[in-house]
Amino acid sequence: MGETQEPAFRKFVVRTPGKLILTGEHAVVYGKLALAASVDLTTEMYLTLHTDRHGSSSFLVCLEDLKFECSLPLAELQISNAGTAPNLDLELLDKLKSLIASRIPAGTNHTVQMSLLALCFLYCSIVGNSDASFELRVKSTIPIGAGLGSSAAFSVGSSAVFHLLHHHLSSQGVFVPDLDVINSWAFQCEKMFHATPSGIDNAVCTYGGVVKYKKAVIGSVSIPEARILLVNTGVGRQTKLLVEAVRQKRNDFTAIMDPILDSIDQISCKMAEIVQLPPDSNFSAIQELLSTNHWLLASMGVSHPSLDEIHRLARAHGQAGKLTGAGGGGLAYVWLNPNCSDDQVNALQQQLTLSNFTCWPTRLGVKGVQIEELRN
Ligand SMILES: Nc1ncnc2c1ncn2[C@@H]1O[C@H](COP(=O)(O)OP(=O)(O)O)[C@@H](O)[C@H]1O
Ligand SMILES: C[C@@](O)(CCOP(=O)(O)O)CC(=O)O
Repeated sequence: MGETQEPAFRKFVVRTPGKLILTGEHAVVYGKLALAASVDLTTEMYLTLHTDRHGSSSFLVCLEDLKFECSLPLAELQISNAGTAPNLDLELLDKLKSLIASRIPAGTNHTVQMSLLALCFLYCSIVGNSDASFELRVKSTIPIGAGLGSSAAFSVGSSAVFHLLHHHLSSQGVFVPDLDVINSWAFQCEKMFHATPSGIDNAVCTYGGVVKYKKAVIGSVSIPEARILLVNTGVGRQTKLLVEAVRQKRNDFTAIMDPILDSIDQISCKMAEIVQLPPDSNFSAIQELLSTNHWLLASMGVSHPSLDEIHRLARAHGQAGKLTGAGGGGLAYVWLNPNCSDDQVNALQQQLTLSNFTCWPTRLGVKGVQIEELRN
């Protein structure tokens, strides 16, 4: 009897959804309530773990959306921080920055550098020393840097990938993900991207659903029926800079800014109540709450003419809408009147397209991060 040959590698895919903040962005950074949902856009991370440990170990990274590929020799990544409680070790980041700079072509863009830094940081923190070789291929339908949580999906997915890898390097058993641990490490990674994140993005990407968030997930909300259009302005912006600008404005004008943040908190409280009512009875209130939230964000300095135009078009067509995420460009969303006809939706979509915006429907409250082993 011949022995059954063990495959030389194992393949896994980790799928992480994007997120949509319905109300409360920016205010949530100051401990106010926000309402957010996972959306049916996904970052997929394909992990191939070579089980035959011959030759030198390596880590091949392919970032398809950024059209970037490189190999990081693991021997040089033996900077282990594994076993520590989740934290953002600035000394480790400095060492990794130099290592990455020495391995990639000069002039590689900042986005790629940040993605590699996030991966190396999580590898050293979660896996540490290893003699394994593996490949990681990343591709996503979440627009990058637009307010739908691409960095959070990247952080949560990477955290899950390295916990999975760590498990399979030391054990034969089935991997049972600890979502709280995956989320805590993803939050450290989000700090690297955004400096002072509230944690809402990584929590929604990890756990999925529609959640109330106030310093942590404090409950979930069931929305009987919501028809949502996502609208991309195509205007680039950086979350970190927008969050810093709001912080500066709050420091300079605390007595003016704090009531605005409190009002946004109240909008989220009211929104969390009324979205659960039958769709026919709550739409005019949703319209008012979203518009008020939009203009309060504009008064904080984080809107953009294109976001105001989307809000105007939504209202002119009898719909509700507001900017979402950090603002300054990126995305807005439209909450469609449950009674409007397909013709009315098409008319709005045509108008948005004519104005050079990209729009498409989305589904709220999908599952959070999922891990699957691929056979064959
Ligand atoms: N699919 C991806 N592939 C590689 N890196 C990604 C991907 N998605 C997100 N990132 C990383 O996340 C960063 C985006 O963060 P950010 O500006 O906060 O945008 P968002 O609002 O979409 O979260 C990018 O600079 C990149 O480093
Ligand atoms: C502005 C903020 O509330 C949300 C940022 O979302 P995004 O990075 O634009 O997807 C910041 C945060 O909550 O950490």
